[in-house]
Amino acid sequence: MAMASLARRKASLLLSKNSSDAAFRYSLSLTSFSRGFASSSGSDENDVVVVGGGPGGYVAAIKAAQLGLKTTCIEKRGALGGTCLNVGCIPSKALLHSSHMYHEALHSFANHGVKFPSVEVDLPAMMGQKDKAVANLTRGIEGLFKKNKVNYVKGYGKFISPSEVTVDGPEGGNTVVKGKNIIIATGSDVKFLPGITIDEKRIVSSTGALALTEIPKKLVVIGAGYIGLEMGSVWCRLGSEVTVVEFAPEIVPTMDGEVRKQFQRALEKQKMKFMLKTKVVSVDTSGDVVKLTLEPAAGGEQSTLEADVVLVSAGRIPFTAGLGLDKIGVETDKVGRITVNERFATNVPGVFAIGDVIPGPMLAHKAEEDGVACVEFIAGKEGHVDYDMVPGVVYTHPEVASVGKTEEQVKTLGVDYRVGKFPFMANSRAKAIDDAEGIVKIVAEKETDKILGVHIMAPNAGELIHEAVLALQYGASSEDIARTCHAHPTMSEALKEAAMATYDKPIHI
Ligand SMILES: Cc1cc2nc3c(=O)[nH]c(=O)nc-3n(C[C@H](O)[C@H](O)[C@H](O)COP(=O)(O)OP(=O)(O)OC[C@H]3O[C@@H](n4cnc5c(N)ncnc54)[C@H](O)[C@@H]3O)c2cc1C
Ligand SMILES: NC(=O)c1ccc[n+]([C@@H]2O[C@H](COP(=O)([O-])OP(=O)(O)OC[C@H]3O[C@@H](n4cnc5c(N)ncnc54)[C@H](O)[C@@H]3O)[C@@H](O)[C@H]2O)c1
Repeated sequence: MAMASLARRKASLLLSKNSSDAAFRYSLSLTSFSRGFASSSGSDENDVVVVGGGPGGYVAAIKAAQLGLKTTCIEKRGALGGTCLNVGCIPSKALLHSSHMYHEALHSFANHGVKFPSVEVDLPAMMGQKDKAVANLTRGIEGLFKKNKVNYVKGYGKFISPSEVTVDGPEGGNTVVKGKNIIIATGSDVKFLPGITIDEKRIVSSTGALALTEIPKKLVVIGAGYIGLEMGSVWCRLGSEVTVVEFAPEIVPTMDGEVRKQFQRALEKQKMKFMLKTKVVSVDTSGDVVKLTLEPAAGGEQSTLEADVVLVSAGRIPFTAGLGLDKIGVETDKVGRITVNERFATNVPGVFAIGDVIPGPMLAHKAEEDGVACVEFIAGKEGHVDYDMVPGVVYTHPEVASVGKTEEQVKTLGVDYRVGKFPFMANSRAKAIDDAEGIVKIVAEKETDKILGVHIMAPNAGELIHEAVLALQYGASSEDIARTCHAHPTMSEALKEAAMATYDKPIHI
């Protein structure tokens, strides 16, 4: 059965090489670079100009240069890597790791027979390690630019025509950068809430929350999304009393409902408090402590809450301020995202957009995929990104990672489906290391057994999910995963067992 299933899959892969399937056109067309694309060496005009040096922009610039296109990248912040490297993914993961080590030392080491007379936090050292990681990585991208001959222009870029960007340099003065193709990769910024002014000291965005100089006694987090739960976890582990105020009836509203419930329980065990279906009406910073006035989301009696620090993490919005989009007529949607077609082209010929500034998940790896596909299209090749196959990970402890559809989404689509689950309590590696909180949940189409979604809560779910991403990308069935040999003892065996539970029965529960 399984072999038949694998063989079917192989056959379908071979067949699709000759089909019009975009994914395969993408992988097969890597050698078909159009020589007709004139390189402009000898003139000051670029083939590609990228505005913004974040994961979307810097990756697009490197890929364009690798494809032989004369490329310039313009970045205003004085360092490459964008939000992700400077004030996002990397510093938050550094602090999540450091604070997890402290939490483990306090609460778990003794269970493993490792004892200390005392454990304390050295916050400046913790911040120093984070800053070192960021500095190393951002400098590394400058090195990659040099290696790949990407021209790097520091300053604020503004369109003066669809093929010209004027750059206000950091030291004053400006230069005009010309390009046959211009890619907008200007990313996103914090979504401000009416009446709440961020000072990055007591009322902070994620940027301020990554650089607090003291551990707040009381931290109130507005928004139970990715940033709220990750940064809330950091400070909760370091000793803050954390209350998360969320407008919606649940945390991370996009997550599979069943996994979300377990996730919330796990965070509550870590002493994080949640006030769901609640909105912040006002924030008063006139006294020694910040006073928040709250109200049920549906309206009703008001209550108050005190905090030393308030983190505003209610989402991010596309960033296009000062770019001059109106000057060249680039269209945006009602929330300010630049509208593009499937080739990342805007309505203005020669102008493209990628990453957080366009619709789709606001994730670094999605921005990178956009960047590569966009320049491949520009170079006359085929590019391909499937947003349904973009994994999402919340890097708390345990982590929660998912790809594809949630059970709720499948139900709404009216598809007949099966669910297979396996708890980490029954996984030998998780038990051996005494870190067994979590579950794997697979949703598969009933008739074909094709996997539609995988949701994992586990200490290393962000690593485990990629087997599931590959499975979805190649249209695998749960039986395909179940009959694939997994090393023992590994956390990955939980995915195999969940797959067995989806099409038949698991062994170890
Ligand atoms: C706290 C936090 C944690 C995060 N953690 C993760 C994570 O773990 N995993 C994940 O996948 N995603 C994470 N994200 C999201 C991730 O950072 C973004 O999805 C990603 O950075 C988007 O990449 P981008 O290239 O589109 O934009 P950005 O990274 O925002 O880069 C855009 C760049 O363009 C520059 N720019 C803007 N306008 C101009 C202009 N006119 N001229 C010149 N330069 C300009 C900006 O200075 C910026 O450097 C996190 C975000 C935050 C805030
Ligand atoms: N691990 C990661 O990949 C990671 C980490 C951090 C950030 N990010 C990205 O950054 C983006 C921004 O993160 P985020 O956490 O700010 O946004 P988010 O969209 O993940 O969550 C925002 C939350 O705030 C709630 N909310 C909105 N308005 C509110 C209000 N007035 N009062 C109370 N709650 C309110 C929403 O219901 C939602 O749950 C995300 O889209 C995410 O993709 C990713």
